[in-house]
Amino acid sequence: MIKLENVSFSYGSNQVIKNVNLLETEPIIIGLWGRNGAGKTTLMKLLSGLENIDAGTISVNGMTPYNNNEAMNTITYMQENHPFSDLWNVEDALRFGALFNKNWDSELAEHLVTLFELPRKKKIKQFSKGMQTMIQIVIGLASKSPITIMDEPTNGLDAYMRKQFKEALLSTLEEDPRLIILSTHHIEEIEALCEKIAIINEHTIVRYQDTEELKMRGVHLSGSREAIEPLIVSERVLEKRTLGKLISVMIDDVFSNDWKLKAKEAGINVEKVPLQDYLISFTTQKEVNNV
Ligand SMILES: Nc1ncnc2c1ncn2[C@@H]1O[C@H](COP(=O)(O)OP(=O)(O)OP(=O)(O)O)[C@@H](O)[C@H]1O
Repeated sequence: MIKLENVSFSYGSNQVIKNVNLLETEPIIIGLWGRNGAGKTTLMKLLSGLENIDAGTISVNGMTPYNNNEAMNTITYMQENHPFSDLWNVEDALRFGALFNKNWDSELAEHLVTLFELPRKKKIKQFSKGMQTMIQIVIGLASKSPITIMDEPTNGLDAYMRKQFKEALLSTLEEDPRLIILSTHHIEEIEALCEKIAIINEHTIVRYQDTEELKMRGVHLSGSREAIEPLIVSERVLEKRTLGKLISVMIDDVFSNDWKLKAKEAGINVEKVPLQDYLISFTTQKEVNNV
């Protein structure tokens, strides 16, 4: 469904996408995680044909997306702060949604507007942040595009609306499987939905992995320096803090029973690092290797 090979892209002389490779052939939900400025939005623009690549190849449903109406018909990209007309209310947005999306599902659109309790006549530009996100979700899901890309789809949503979004997304995908890409800074908000996660760091995809596998990574050890040092000689240390004779380290490994056993034997504490903390350390780590 999507295939990127050695894709690069620059704004002027600033290369913001570097040698990106990504292949997904199944209609799944992908989380795209990266820190500020990593290149998420640019990558989504390349996938949806809003910008053209400088090098490499990009294929979306077998087509090059840029300047390609046929390809554009199979992709919906709902960007953060989507530029709806200042004059539009929900009903206008739905009318245009129906006009521009050949798979448009008006029943689903109506259902989602009700679910999110959106006022139909109020101008979208007067919506709160969360409500703006909700109308973007409505258009994104009701488009029923084979490939739907949503930028920060939980932005501004309260816990109840996040739950509504998750249920609506899973239920429509169960009916009509399609590839969904959700970008985020906060992995915990979408990790339960995503089958795979792509990590973009310093303008390239550095990991593309099953969420369940990724969630197992990140081991935190704390205790005496003497006991910990020998255990981590050949490990990739992502973070280290020292306090006198005590140290705490995060290492880039799978949180396994083996680690629990080693920690017990050495009399130190071992914990699984939350995924968001692991991703931050993984993408900020600078040669901390080995104490
Ligand atoms: N229109 C533009 N012109 C020039 N540079 C741009 C433009 N848009 C983005 N950039 C630059 O490209 C890089 C990647 O930006 P991008 O918006 O893709 O990152 P992002 O991961 O979406 O960031 P954030 O999470 O902060 O939204 C940044 O260095 C940014 O300054």
